[in-house]
Amino acid sequence: MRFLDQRPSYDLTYSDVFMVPSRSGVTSRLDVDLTSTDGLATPTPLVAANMTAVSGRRMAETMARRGGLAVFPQDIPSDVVAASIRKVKAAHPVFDTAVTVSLDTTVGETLSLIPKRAHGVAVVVDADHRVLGLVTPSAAAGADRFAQARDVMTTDVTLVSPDLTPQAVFDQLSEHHQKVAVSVDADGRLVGLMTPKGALRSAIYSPALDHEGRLRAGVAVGINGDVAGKVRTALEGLADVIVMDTAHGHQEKMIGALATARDVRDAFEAETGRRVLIVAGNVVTAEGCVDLIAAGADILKVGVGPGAMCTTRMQTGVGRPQFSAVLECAQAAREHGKSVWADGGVRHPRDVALALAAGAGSVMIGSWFAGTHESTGDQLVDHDGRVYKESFGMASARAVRNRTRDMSAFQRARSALFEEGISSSRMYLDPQRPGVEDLLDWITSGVRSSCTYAGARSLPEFEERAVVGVQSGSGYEEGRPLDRSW
Ligand SMILES: NC(=O)C1=CN([C@@H]2O[C@H](COP(=O)(O)OP(=O)(O)OC[C@H]3O[C@@H](n4cnc5c(N)ncnc54)[C@H](OP(=O)(O)O)[C@@H]3O)[C@@H](O)[C@H]2O)C=CC1
Ligand SMILES: Nc1nc2c(ncn2[C@@H]2O[C@H](COP(=O)(O)O)[C@@H](O)[C@H]2O)c(=O)[nH]1
Repeated sequence: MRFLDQRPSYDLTYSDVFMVPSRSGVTSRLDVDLTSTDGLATPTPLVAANMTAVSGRRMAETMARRGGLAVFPQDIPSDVVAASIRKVKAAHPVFDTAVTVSLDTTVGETLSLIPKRAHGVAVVVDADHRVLGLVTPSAAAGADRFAQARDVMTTDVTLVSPDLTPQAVFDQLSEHHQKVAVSVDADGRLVGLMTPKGALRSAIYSPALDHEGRLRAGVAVGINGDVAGKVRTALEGLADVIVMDTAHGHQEKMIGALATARDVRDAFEAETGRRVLIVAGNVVTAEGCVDLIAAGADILKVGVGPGAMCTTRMQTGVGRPQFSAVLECAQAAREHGKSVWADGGVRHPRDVALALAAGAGSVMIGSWFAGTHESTGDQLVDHDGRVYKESFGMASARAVRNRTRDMSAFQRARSALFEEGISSSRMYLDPQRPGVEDLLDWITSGVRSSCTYAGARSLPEFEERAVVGVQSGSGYEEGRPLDRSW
């Protein structure tokens, strides 16, 4: 990446910068390869943050199916994380996991489960997971909430083989004028679902798969307590990447924890032949990167204070505008053969493009993804009927209370003094883009387009060719669309 004019002497964030188009020989946006450059080589360079309100099993599955990754947060008990990863690994890499109910599940419960996934139906199965029918919200709408799934389900279901190509599924659904295909194995047992949009996406995205063809997922580990035990458990639980995570990553406790994690990882590799990369952060300086690389980090997590749930900058004055942080850290990491994740502050697809232009290997997103069907929270409705989910920061009083539950009352009270995040925030689901896959479509189409404007066919080429200028506040404002006349 180069600056259009001189590089300014002050730091910049995403809104401060823009890219100019360059002569391009790339004739289609679909010719752009978005494979991440962070060493994990995921087909989509996006990671759902290790936040309790964001990443659980549904997020992990969906992100990986579309080529990205989600990281399970450090606050979830390790047996729960292990069980969740097992389910992610058991999920089909192409067909969506269905919401399932039995014949006697009440309509009320069925309707409350359907929004947990974006495809908008529940599959009725028997005790052996054989498909009996489908319930849609429209079919259940007028029914008594205490009626049962059997009373409102349709048995007119498009059943397909798991071997059918997404395009063939799309064609069958168009032919039968149906919105969802149910995939079953030779014994009629449920495998998964596919909507026409899902079929289209399966033809565009490749899933992020491990060495055995299963969906990938990451696990975050804090720097306190039994780090070696937690890393070992995560590795044995099939984590595909370990994220060593704390607010102030450039501290000696992190350096010690990271060295421990590296030793455990290396011993695990010697035993199993499976090498798992370690991400560590958060840092925002070249010095921070160099120290963490020396302690064993393969990827640096970059960002202090840009997060939507973050109060660090207001509370402490510490942090750094994110574009400059990513630029400096990516350069330092590259000099050591490593890479960075740009973590936090992403509000628009353009921010992802700019982070990648600055050299990020992948981009981590938290709060934006909290407002989707796949995030962990329950769907709530405000006074105006708008649907939202609750989000909160991982350094908020709420998260600290949760993380310190095993400590003494005194220790808990002392920890509670150091709050650096919001405890409750509403993340509204965008009615046009309520699922994380809708956001992925929006972001990746934006990034593909950015690459072609730069004349780049891949992310390394994008980083090399991007030309970035600095803009005024009114320059940024000019680029915002209007939904009514002025
Ligand atoms: N990217 C960002 O800007 C930020 C991210 N977060 C996220 O919040 C989560 C919780 O992180 P964290 O609060 O570090 O909790 P952790 O549970 O990881 O504990 C942090 C440890 O580091 C010590 N520490 C020393 N200095 C600091 C400091 N300035 N800030 C925080 N801890 C410090 C703490 O000791 P003691 O408590 O005794 O001081 C504690 O032992 C993580 O997921 C992290 O990424 C949090 C804040 C900022
Ligand atoms: N200072 C704080 N930072 C936090 C907190 N919880 C999470 N985070 C960081 O934000 C990013 C996600 O950013 P977003 O803009 O996409 O929401 C996350 O990965 C953490 O690094 C917090 O309580 N305080």
